[in-house]
Amino acid sequence: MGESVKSTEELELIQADAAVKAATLIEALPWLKRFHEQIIVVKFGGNAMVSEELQRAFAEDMVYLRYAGIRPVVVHGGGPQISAMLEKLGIPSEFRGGYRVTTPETMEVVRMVLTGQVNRELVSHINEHGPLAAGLSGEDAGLFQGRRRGAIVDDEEVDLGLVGDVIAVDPAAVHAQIEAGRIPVISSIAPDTAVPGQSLNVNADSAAAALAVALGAAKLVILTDVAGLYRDWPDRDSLVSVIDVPELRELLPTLESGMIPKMAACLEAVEGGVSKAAIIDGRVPHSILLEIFTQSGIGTEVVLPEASEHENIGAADAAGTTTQGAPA
Ligand SMILES: Nc1ncnc2c1ncn2[C@@H]1O[C@H](COP(=O)(O)OP(=O)(O)O)[C@@H](O)[C@H]1O
Ligand SMILES: CC(=O)N[C@@H](CCC(=O)OP(=O)(O)O)C(=O)O
Repeated sequence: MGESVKSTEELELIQADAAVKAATLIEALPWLKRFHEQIIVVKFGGNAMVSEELQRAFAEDMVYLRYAGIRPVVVHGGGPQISAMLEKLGIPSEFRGGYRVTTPETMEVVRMVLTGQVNRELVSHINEHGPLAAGLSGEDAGLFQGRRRGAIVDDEEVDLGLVGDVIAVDPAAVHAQIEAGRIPVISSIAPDTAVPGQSLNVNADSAAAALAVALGAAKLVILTDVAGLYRDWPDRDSLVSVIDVPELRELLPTLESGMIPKMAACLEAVEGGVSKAAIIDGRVPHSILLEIFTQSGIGTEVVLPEASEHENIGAADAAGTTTQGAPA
Protein backbone atom coordinates (compact mmCIF):
# COMPACT_ATOMS: atom_id res chain seq x y z
CA MET A 1 0.00 0.00 0.00
CA GLY A 2 1.38 3.44 -0.94
CA GLU A 3 2.12 6.12 1.60
CA SER A 4 -0.72 8.65 2.13
CA VAL A 5 0.37 12.19 2.86
CA LYS A 6 -1.93 15.11 3.79
CA SER A 7 -1.15 18.78 3.56
CA THR A 8 -1.69 21.04 6.61
CA GLU A 9 -4.74 22.59 4.88
CA GLU A 10 -6.31 19.20 4.21
CA LEU A 11 -5.70 18.15 7.82
CA GLU A 12 -7.28 21.36 9.16
CA LEU A 13 -10.39 20.77 7.02
CA ILE A 14 -10.72 17.16 8.22
CA GLN A 15 -10.29 18.26 11.85
CA ALA A 16 -12.89 21.03 11.51
CA ASP A 17 -15.34 18.58 9.95
CA ALA A 18 -14.68 16.05 12.72
CA ALA A 19 -15.26 18.73 15.41
CA VAL A 20 -18.71 19.51 13.96
CA LYS A 21 -19.59 15.80 13.94
CA ALA A 22 -18.35 15.33 17.50
CA ALA A 23 -20.37 18.35 18.67
CA THR A 24 -23.52 16.87 17.09
CA LEU A 25 -22.93 13.49 18.70
CA ILE A 26 -22.31 14.91 22.17
CA GLU A 27 -25.31 17.23 21.89
CA ALA A 28 -27.44 14.08 21.86
CA LEU A 29 -26.20 12.95 25.30
CA PRO A 30 -28.78 14.69 27.53
CA TRP A 31 -31.54 13.44 25.24
CA LEU A 32 -30.21 9.88 25.24
CA LYS A 33 -30.38 10.05 29.04
CA ARG A 34 -33.76 11.76 29.13
CA PHE A 35 -35.41 9.21 26.87
CA HIS A 36 -33.53 6.09 27.96
CA GLU A 37 -36.06 3.23 27.97
CA GLN A 38 -38.90 5.76 27.60
CA ILE A 39 -41.75 5.30 25.15
CA ILE A 40 -42.02 7.84 22.34
CA VAL A 41 -45.17 7.63 20.23
CA VAL A 42 -44.50 8.64 16.63
CA LYS A 43 -47.40 9.42 14.33
CA PHE A 44 -46.40 9.00 10.69
CA GLY A 45 -48.89 10.89 8.54
CA GLY A 46 -49.99 9.72 5.12
CA ASN A 47 -48.72 12.96 3.60
CA ALA A 48 -45.27 12.37 5.08
CA MET A 49 -44.89 8.88 3.55
CA VAL A 50 -45.57 9.69 -0.06
CA SER A 51 -42.37 8.15 -1.42
CA GLU A 52 -40.57 4.87 -0.93
CA GLU A 53 -37.48 6.88 0.04
CA LEU A 54 -39.34 8.65 2.89
CA GLN A 55 -40.76 5.37 4.15
CA ARG A 56 -37.28 3.85 4.18
CA ALA A 57 -35.77 6.86 5.96
CA PHE A 58 -38.59 6.66 8.52
CA ALA A 59 -37.93 2.95 9.08
CA GLU A 60 -34.22 3.70 9.62
CA ASP A 61 -35.11 6.35 12.19
CA MET A 62 -37.33 3.97 14.15
CA VAL A 63 -34.57 1.35 14.18
CA TYR A 64 -32.06 4.04 15.20
CA LEU A 65 -34.27 5.07 18.15
CA ARG A 66 -34.69 1.46 19.20
CA TYR A 67 -30.92 0.83 19.17
CA ALA A 68 -30.39 4.12 21.01
CA GLY A 69 -32.33 2.62 23.94
CA ILE A 70 -35.63 4.41 23.27
CA ARG A 71 -38.93 2.55 22.83
CA PRO A 72 -40.64 3.90 19.72
CA VAL A 73 -44.30 3.09 19.07
CA VAL A 74 -45.61 3.98 15.61
CA VAL A 75 -49.19 5.02 14.82
CA HIS A 76 -49.60 5.56 11.10
CA GLY A 77 -52.05 7.49 8.97
CA GLY A 78 -52.81 6.97 5.32
CA GLY A 79 -55.37 9.62 4.37
CA PRO A 80 -54.00 10.27 0.84
CA GLN A 81 -53.57 6.52 0.26
CA ILE A 82 -57.23 5.90 1.27
CA SER A 83 -58.35 8.75 -1.02
CA ALA A 84 -56.37 7.29 -3.95
CA MET A 85 -57.94 3.85 -3.46
CA LEU A 86 -61.46 5.29 -3.14
CA GLU A 87 -60.90 7.20 -6.35
CA LYS A 88 -59.66 4.09 -8.12
CA LEU A 89 -62.82 2.29 -6.99
CA GLY A 90 -65.03 5.20 -8.04
CA ILE A 91 -66.28 5.82 -4.47
CA PRO A 92 -66.79 9.52 -3.71
CA SER A 93 -65.30 10.84 -0.46
CA GLU A 94 -65.34 14.14 1.39
CA PHE A 95 -63.78 15.63 4.53
CA ARG A 96 -65.78 17.70 7.00
CA GLY A 97 -64.09 19.53 9.86
CA GLY A 98 -60.85 17.63 9.11
CA TYR A 99 -62.48 14.14 9.27
CA ARG A 100 -63.46 11.82 6.40
CA VAL A 101 -67.19 11.19 6.13
CA THR A 102 -67.22 7.39 6.32
CA THR A 103 -69.99 5.20 4.89
CA PRO A 104 -69.95 1.41 5.49
CA GLU A 105 -68.50 1.00 1.97
CA THR A 106 -65.79 3.60 2.69
CA MET A 107 -65.00 1.87 6.00
CA GLU A 108 -64.13 -1.34 4.15
CA VAL A 109 -61.62 0.58 2.03
CA VAL A 110 -60.22 2.42 5.07
CA ARG A 111 -59.49 -0.87 6.79
CA MET A 112 -58.09 -2.46 3.64
CA VAL A 113 -55.69 0.44 3.02
CA LEU A 114 -54.63 1.17 6.62
CA THR A 115 -54.31 -2.33 8.05
CA GLY A 116 -53.81 -4.24 4.80
CA GLN A 117 -51.47 -1.92 2.92
CA VAL A 118 -49.84 0.97 4.81
CA ASN A 119 -49.27 -1.02 8.01
CA ARG A 120 -47.71 -3.90 6.05
CA GLU A 121 -45.42 -1.59 4.09
CA LEU A 122 -44.07 0.11 7.23
CA VAL A 123 -43.60 -3.18 9.08
CA SER A 124 -41.69 -4.66 6.18
CA HIS A 125 -39.45 -1.59 5.77
CA ILE A 126 -38.52 -1.71 9.46
CA ASN A 127 -37.96 -5.45 9.27
CA GLU A 128 -35.42 -5.01 6.49
CA HIS A 129 -33.14 -4.11 9.43
CA GLY A 130 -33.96 -7.23 11.45
CA PRO A 131 -37.06 -8.81 13.01
CA LEU A 132 -38.04 -5.68 14.92
CA ALA A 133 -41.51 -4.49 13.93
CA ALA A 134 -44.90 -6.06 14.64
CA GLY A 135 -48.11 -4.70 13.14
CA LEU A 136 -51.27 -4.23 15.18
CA SER A 137 -54.64 -2.68 14.48
CA GLY A 138 -56.69 -0.89 17.12
CA GLU A 139 -59.09 -3.80 16.61
CA ASP A 140 -56.53 -6.35 17.87
CA ALA A 141 -56.51 -7.70 21.43
CA GLY A 142 -58.90 -5.02 22.71
CA LEU A 143 -56.35 -2.28 22.06
CA PHE A 144 -58.87 0.49 21.27
CA GLN A 145 -62.53 0.96 22.09
CA GLY A 146 -64.31 3.49 19.92
CA ARG A 147 -67.42 5.64 20.02
CA ARG A 148 -68.98 7.48 17.10
CA ARG A 149 -68.40 11.21 16.87
CA GLY A 150 -69.57 14.07 14.71
CA ALA A 151 -67.85 17.35 13.92
CA ILE A 152 -68.73 21.01 14.30
CA VAL A 153 -68.72 22.83 10.95
CA ASP A 154 -69.81 26.49 10.80
CA ASP A 155 -71.14 26.17 14.37
CA GLU A 156 -73.31 23.21 13.39
CA GLU A 157 -72.96 19.56 14.37
CA VAL A 158 -72.52 17.36 11.29
CA ASP A 159 -72.80 13.56 11.04
CA LEU A 160 -69.57 11.86 9.88
CA GLY A 161 -70.92 8.30 9.61
CA LEU A 162 -68.60 5.59 10.91
CA VAL A 163 -66.04 7.96 12.40
CA GLY A 164 -65.05 7.52 16.01
CA ASP A 165 -62.98 8.64 18.93
CA VAL A 166 -60.92 6.26 21.00
CA ILE A 167 -62.66 6.23 24.38
CA ALA A 168 -60.60 3.48 26.04
CA VAL A 169 -57.21 1.89 25.44
CA ASP A 170 -55.93 -1.43 26.73
CA PRO A 171 -52.20 -1.09 26.06
CA ALA A 172 -51.34 -4.66 27.16
CA ALA A 173 -50.71 -5.89 23.60
CA VAL A 174 -48.44 -2.92 22.88
CA HIS A 175 -46.52 -3.39 26.14
CA ALA A 176 -46.05 -7.07 25.31
CA GLN A 177 -44.44 -6.16 21.96
CA ILE A 178 -42.23 -3.52 23.59
CA GLU A 179 -41.12 -5.98 26.27
CA ALA A 180 -40.21 -8.40 23.47
CA GLY A 181 -37.93 -5.68 22.06
CA ARG A 182 -40.21 -4.91 19.13
CA ILE A 183 -41.46 -1.72 17.54
CA PRO A 184 -45.28 -1.83 17.48
CA VAL A 185 -46.80 -0.32 14.31
CA ILE A 186 -50.48 0.50 14.80
CA SER A 187 -53.35 1.38 12.48
CA SER A 188 -56.10 3.67 13.69
CA ILE A 189 -59.26 1.59 13.53
CA ALA A 190 -61.41 0.98 16.60
CA PRO A 191 -64.30 -1.39 17.27
CA ASP A 192 -67.52 0.49 18.03
CA THR A 193 -68.42 -0.27 21.66
CA ALA A 194 -72.09 0.48 20.93
CA VAL A 195 -72.49 -1.83 17.91
CA PRO A 196 -70.75 -5.22 18.13
CA GLY A 197 -68.95 -6.16 14.91
CA GLN A 198 -68.85 -2.57 13.61
CA SER A 199 -65.54 -0.78 13.10
CA LEU A 200 -64.92 2.94 13.24
CA ASN A 201 -62.52 5.10 11.26
CA VAL A 202 -60.42 7.03 13.77
CA ASN A 203 -58.25 9.95 12.74
CA ALA A 204 -54.67 8.75 13.23
CA ASP A 205 -53.59 11.87 15.13
CA SER A 206 -56.26 11.33 17.77
CA ALA A 207 -55.51 7.61 17.98
CA ALA A 208 -51.82 8.44 18.53
CA ALA A 209 -52.69 10.88 21.32
CA ALA A 210 -54.97 8.39 23.11
CA LEU A 211 -52.27 5.74 22.88
CA ALA A 212 -49.50 8.10 24.06
CA VAL A 213 -51.54 8.94 27.17
CA ALA A 214 -52.38 5.29 27.90
CA LEU A 215 -48.74 4.23 27.51
CA GLY A 216 -47.45 7.10 29.66
CA ALA A 217 -45.23 8.15 26.75
CA ALA A 218 -42.50 10.73 27.33
CA LYS A 219 -43.28 12.40 24.03
CA LEU A 220 -45.63 12.41 21.05
CA VAL A 221 -44.12 13.36 17.69
CA ILE A 222 -46.39 13.92 14.68
CA LEU A 223 -44.78 13.81 11.24
CA THR A 224 -46.70 15.66 8.56
CA ASP A 225 -46.14 17.57 5.31
CA VAL A 226 -45.67 21.09 6.69
CA ALA A 227 -42.94 22.54 8.90
CA GLY A 228 -45.35 22.75 11.85
CA LEU A 229 -48.31 24.85 12.94
CA TYR A 230 -48.71 28.22 11.20
CA ARG A 231 -50.57 30.81 13.26
CA ASP A 232 -51.96 32.55 10.15
CA TRP A 233 -52.09 29.74 7.61
CA PRO A 234 -51.03 29.97 4.77
CA ASP A 235 -48.69 32.84 5.75
CA ARG A 236 -45.31 31.07 5.68
CA ASP A 237 -43.83 33.66 8.04
CA SER A 238 -46.13 32.61 10.89
CA LEU A 239 -44.61 29.27 11.99
CA VAL A 240 -45.13 28.71 15.72
CA SER A 241 -42.11 27.13 17.42
CA VAL A 242 -43.52 26.68 20.94
CA ILE A 243 -47.11 27.03 22.07
CA ASP A 244 -48.56 26.26 25.49
CA VAL A 245 -51.87 24.59 26.22
CA PRO A 246 -53.97 27.71 27.01
CA GLU A 247 -52.67 29.50 23.88
CA LEU A 248 -53.44 26.48 21.72
CA ARG A 249 -56.91 26.16 23.21
CA GLU A 250 -57.56 29.73 22.11
CA LEU A 251 -56.14 29.18 18.61
CA LEU A 252 -57.93 25.85 17.96
CA PRO A 253 -61.29 27.25 16.77
CA THR A 254 -59.51 29.31 14.09
CA LEU A 255 -57.72 26.31 12.53
CA GLU A 256 -58.67 24.58 9.30
CA SER A 257 -58.79 21.07 7.84
CA GLY A 258 -56.08 18.55 8.78
CA MET A 259 -54.63 20.83 11.46
CA ILE A 260 -57.76 20.57 13.62
CA PRO A 261 -57.40 16.89 14.63
CA LYS A 262 -53.61 17.30 14.79
CA MET A 263 -53.64 20.16 17.28
CA ALA A 264 -56.56 18.66 19.23
CA ALA A 265 -54.42 15.51 19.53
CA CYS A 266 -51.47 17.50 20.87
CA LEU A 267 -53.73 19.12 23.46
CA GLU A 268 -55.16 15.77 24.52
CA ALA A 269 -51.68 14.26 24.86
CA VAL A 270 -50.12 17.08 26.88
CA GLU A 271 -53.18 17.47 29.11
CA GLY A 272 -53.12 13.69 29.59
CA GLY A 273 -49.60 13.75 31.02
CA VAL A 274 -47.32 13.45 27.97
CA SER A 275 -44.64 16.09 28.65
CA LYS A 276 -44.47 17.35 25.12
CA ALA A 277 -46.08 16.94 21.71
CA ALA A 278 -44.27 18.07 18.57
CA ILE A 279 -45.38 18.53 14.98
CA ILE A 280 -42.56 18.29 12.47
CA ASP A 281 -42.00 18.04 8.73
CA GLY A 282 -41.81 14.36 7.89
CA ARG A 283 -40.81 15.12 4.28
CA VAL A 284 -37.38 16.14 5.53
CA PRO A 285 -35.53 12.83 5.82
CA HIS A 286 -34.49 12.03 9.43
CA SER A 287 -36.24 15.12 10.84
CA ILE A 288 -37.33 13.04 13.83
CA LEU A 289 -33.71 12.49 14.88
CA LEU A 290 -33.19 16.25 14.92
CA GLU A 291 -36.38 16.72 16.93
CA ILE A 292 -35.42 14.15 19.54
CA PHE A 293 -31.66 14.54 19.80
CA THR A 294 -30.89 18.22 19.28
CA GLN A 295 -31.24 21.14 21.60
CA SER A 296 -33.38 23.42 19.50
CA GLY A 297 -35.77 20.79 18.14
CA ILE A 298 -37.64 21.65 14.95
CA GLY A 299 -41.26 22.32 14.03
CA THR A 300 -43.90 23.21 16.63
CA GLU A 301 -43.84 22.07 20.24
CA VAL A 302 -46.92 21.96 22.47
CA VAL A 303 -46.13 22.15 26.17
CA LEU A 304 -47.73 22.94 29.51
CA PRO A 305 -47.53 26.63 30.44
CA GLU A 306 -44.00 26.24 31.88
CA ALA A 307 -40.97 26.70 29.57
CA SER A 308 -40.33 24.11 26.86
CA GLU A 309 -38.02 21.20 27.59
CA HIS A 310 -35.55 22.24 24.90
CA GLU A 311 -35.40 25.73 26.40
CA ASN A 312 -34.82 24.26 29.87
CA ILE A 313 -31.81 22.31 28.71
CA GLY A 314 -30.53 25.28 26.73
CA ALA A 315 -30.82 27.51 29.80
CA ALA A 316 -28.98 24.99 31.97
CA ASP A 317 -26.16 24.80 29.44
CA ALA A 318 -25.97 28.56 29.04
CA ALA A 319 -25.76 28.99 32.83
CA GLY A 320 -22.71 26.73 32.81
CA THR A 321 -24.47 23.91 34.62
CA THR A 322 -23.59 20.48 33.46
CA THR A 323 -25.61 18.50 30.94
CA GLN A 324 -24.93 15.38 33.01
CA GLY A 325 -28.24 15.50 34.85
CA ALA A 326 -31.18 14.20 32.83
CA PRO A 327 -33.40 17.02 31.59
CA ALA A 328 -36.73 17.45 33.35
N1 LIG B 1 -52.54 26.48 10.54
C1 LIG B 1 -52.01 25.51 9.78
N2 LIG B 1 -50.69 25.23 9.88
C2 LIG B 1 -50.17 24.22 9.14
N3 LIG B 1 -50.88 23.48 8.24
C3 LIG B 1 -52.20 23.73 8.08
C4 LIG B 1 -52.82 24.76 8.85
N4 LIG B 1 -54.13 24.79 8.50
C5 LIG B 1 -54.32 23.82 7.58
N5 LIG B 1 -53.16 23.16 7.31
C6 LIG B 1 -53.05 22.04 6.38
O1 LIG B 1 -52.98 20.82 7.15
C7 LIG B 1 -52.19 19.88 6.41
C8 LIG B 1 -51.72 18.74 7.33
O2 LIG B 1 -52.81 17.93 7.69
P1 LIG B 1 -53.11 16.54 6.93
O3 LIG B 1 -53.26 16.81 5.47
O4 LIG B 1 -54.25 15.88 7.62
O5 LIG B 1 -51.74 15.77 7.17
P2 LIG B 1 -51.35 14.27 7.61
O6 LIG B 1 -51.66 13.35 6.48
O7 LIG B 1 -49.89 14.36 7.90
O8 LIG B 1 -52.16 13.93 8.86
C9 LIG B 1 -51.09 20.74 5.84
O9 LIG B 1 -50.51 20.17 4.70
C10 LIG B 1 -51.82 22.05 5.49
O10 LIG B 1 -52.25 22.03 4.17
C1 LIG C 1 -61.77 9.96 10.39
C2 LIG C 1 -60.61 10.16 9.45
O1 LIG C 1 -60.50 11.20 8.82
N1 LIG C 1 -59.73 9.16 9.36
C3 LIG C 1 -58.58 9.19 8.51
C4 LIG C 1 -57.70 8.02 8.91
C5 LIG C 1 -56.32 8.07 8.30
C6 LIG C 1 -55.52 9.27 8.78
O2 LIG C 1 -55.79 9.90 9.79
O3 LIG C 1 -54.47 9.55 7.95
P1 LIG C 1 -53.52 10.84 7.96
O4 LIG C 1 -52.81 10.83 9.26
O5 LIG C 1 -52.62 10.59 6.81
O6 LIG C 1 -54.37 12.07 7.78
C7 LIG C 1 -58.98 9.08 7.02
O7 LIG C 1 -59.94 8.40 6.69
O8 LIG C 1 -58.26 9.67 6.19
